[in-house]
Amino acid sequence: MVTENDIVLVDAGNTSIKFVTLNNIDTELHSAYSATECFQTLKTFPYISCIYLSNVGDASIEQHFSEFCQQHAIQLKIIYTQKEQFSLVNAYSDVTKMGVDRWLAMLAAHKMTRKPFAVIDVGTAITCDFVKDGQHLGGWITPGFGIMKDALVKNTARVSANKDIPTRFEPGTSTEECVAMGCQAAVRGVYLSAVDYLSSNQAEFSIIIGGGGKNMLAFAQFDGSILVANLVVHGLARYARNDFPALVSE
Ligand SMILES: Nc1ncnc2c1ncn2[C@@H]1O[C@H](COP(=O)(O)OP(=O)(O)O)[C@@H](O)[C@H]1O
Ligand SMILES: CC(C)(COP(=O)(O)O)[C@@H](O)C(=O)NCCC(=O)O
Ligand SMILES: [K+]
Repeated sequence: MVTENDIVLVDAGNTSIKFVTLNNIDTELHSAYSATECFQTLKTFPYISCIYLSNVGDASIEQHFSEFCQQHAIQLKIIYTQKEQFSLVNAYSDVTKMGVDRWLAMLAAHKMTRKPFAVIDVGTAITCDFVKDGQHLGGWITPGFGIMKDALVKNTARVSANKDIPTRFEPGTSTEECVAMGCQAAVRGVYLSAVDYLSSNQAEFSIIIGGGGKNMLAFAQFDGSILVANLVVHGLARYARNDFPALVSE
């Protein structure tokens, strides 16, 4: 019999691989910087019957997982972006081009609200997708905080940056602070633009925010937005629960 702790959900992004067993999806995720590092941790799990993998990183990750699962007699389900699933319809005409993390974040958010919504995933890149009545309307892809800073430094002679993640938001008084605060302003701009777009079309809507950098949008909680840990993994959980309905009813 398959139980929730035998199922592992894996979200491979451009910065890190996040993974967790289905019974622990609301706890802190494990994180690894390579498939090999991820496998070292997975080998310490008592028993794995099935791995659900979503990958927007290098295609070799899928190959590594396929080999690992073959060696350890684990069933591997790689999830790809679909045109339609769980009453959600994708707006892309070529869905193979859409990062599966966006699709999974939408599926997770779609389960959380009946209102029109924007789902914002703050990772290496920041994505924002809009959904109304189960129809994806389209979205935005924006450089993430780190990429923005790198691009500034690379394309200018006198701008330098540091690695600090800002814990406040105000005008900076040194080059490094101006860069950090300015890039933070741009990240906030994605949220504010989503509010602007949604509010011009409907009175009621939800904004759901996830990803490793979601705390940069923590201020949005005061406006009623919802910060969710592990959005992509929650999307994967929908596939797992659909395949194994006896585990938990959906
Ligand atoms: N505490 C933090 N505050 C703000 N941004 C962060 C924080 N930690 C990570 N980030 C940002 O989130 C990104 C990593 O998030 P993650 O969701 O793991 O990305 P990915 O899914 O692309 O691998 C980093 O590139 C960094 O820009
Ligand atoms: C936009 C992304 C890079 C975001 O990835 P992440 O920041 O989570 O690593 C990823 O969803 C992707 O590679 N998308 C492909 C292009 C598209 O979605 O249209
Ligand atoms: K992202």
